[in-house]
Amino acid sequence: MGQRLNRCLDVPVALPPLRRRLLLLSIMLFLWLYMFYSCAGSCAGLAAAGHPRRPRSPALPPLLPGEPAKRTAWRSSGQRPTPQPHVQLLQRLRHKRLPQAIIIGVKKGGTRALLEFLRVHPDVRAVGAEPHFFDRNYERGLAWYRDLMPKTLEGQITMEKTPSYFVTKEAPARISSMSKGTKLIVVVRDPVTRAISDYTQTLSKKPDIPTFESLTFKNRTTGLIDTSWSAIQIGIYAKHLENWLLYFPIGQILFVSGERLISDPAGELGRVQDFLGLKRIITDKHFYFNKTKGFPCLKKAEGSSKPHCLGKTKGRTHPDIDQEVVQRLRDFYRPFNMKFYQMTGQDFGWD
Ligand SMILES: Nc1ncnc2c1ncn2[C@@H]1O[C@H](COP(=O)(O)OS(=O)(=O)O)[C@@H](OP(=O)(O)O)[C@H]1O
Repeated sequence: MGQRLNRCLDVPVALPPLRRRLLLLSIMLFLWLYMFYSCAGSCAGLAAAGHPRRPRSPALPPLLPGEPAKRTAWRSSGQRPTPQPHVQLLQRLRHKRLPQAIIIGVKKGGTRALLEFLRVHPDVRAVGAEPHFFDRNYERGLAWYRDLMPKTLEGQITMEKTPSYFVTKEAPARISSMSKGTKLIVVVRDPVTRAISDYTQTLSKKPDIPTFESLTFKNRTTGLIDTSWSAIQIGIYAKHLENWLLYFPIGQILFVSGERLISDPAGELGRVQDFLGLKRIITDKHFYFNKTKGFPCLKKAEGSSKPHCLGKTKGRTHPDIDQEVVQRLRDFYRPFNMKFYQMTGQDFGWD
């Protein structure tokens, strides 16, 4: 081979053997590098087709359909451009899938914040609106539900959030029958503050409703609390959890502290990423505290380079509630909270 190369390349045979070998080695190295670089593009394509690695969305080229600049370009020319082969391959690999993880509650716990923060992760794709499939729309069937989901690549997690699932009697059995392996996340918050937050939301829609204090009691003189009022009912977490534990092991449910989601969003997001088996990509670098909003916000929202805080309906000012009523509610919830701490193995510090 060396002699053939000698002849072919006309290497002066008069050179001393060591220098001749060095010269030959350099030529071979040059040829090898040349071949490597020439085939790099096509070899990469072959590798992707033959040994698909888990594709990450940040690596998705900005040529994907839906990318604004491209859309404008083909609209003005009137012809949709044929996507490049690697884009076509990615399109074929993207499918609508049923969610593997669901934020099931609780209403006013901080569920929107959690979902918005999680969506920053390249391996999480989530439907924005609440599908209410397992409570209000179950008759529409799984195909309807799946169709609401965003397209994902193999390895990406599809998620949704509907906080009312946590208090829906049928939801655990229904989710379990979709998939026993569904991961469940519950964002919990001090039930007293949660009740006031719930009331504040209703008040913003119906300003004529009775006061929080009068709705709290069945009988104010005896101090009997009206547990049939949904604002109170939802906060009896231990009772609702019992229903879920009939269908899911406790290890398949993650309890996120709504309070820590505000005081240390990165810390809570770390736990959630671990639970979902995701690489810890969302860290404290993703958040800043917005003084005007009074809450942590994202430095960059998903698919944008701009800072992003949640909307006006999140982080509302609560009305002042009679402190005696607040105390009475604290006393009411205490035993249920203790039971909940026991069941989850976590002390949320509400007492
Ligand atoms: N980062 C950030 N920004 C704004 N708001 C935040 C944030 N983190 C948690 N929260 C708290 O989320 C509460 C609303 O909870 P949910 O999103 O679960 O509400 S809902 O059930 O979907 O209506 C909302 O309740 P209110 O303060 O009563 O409005 C907030 O306290």
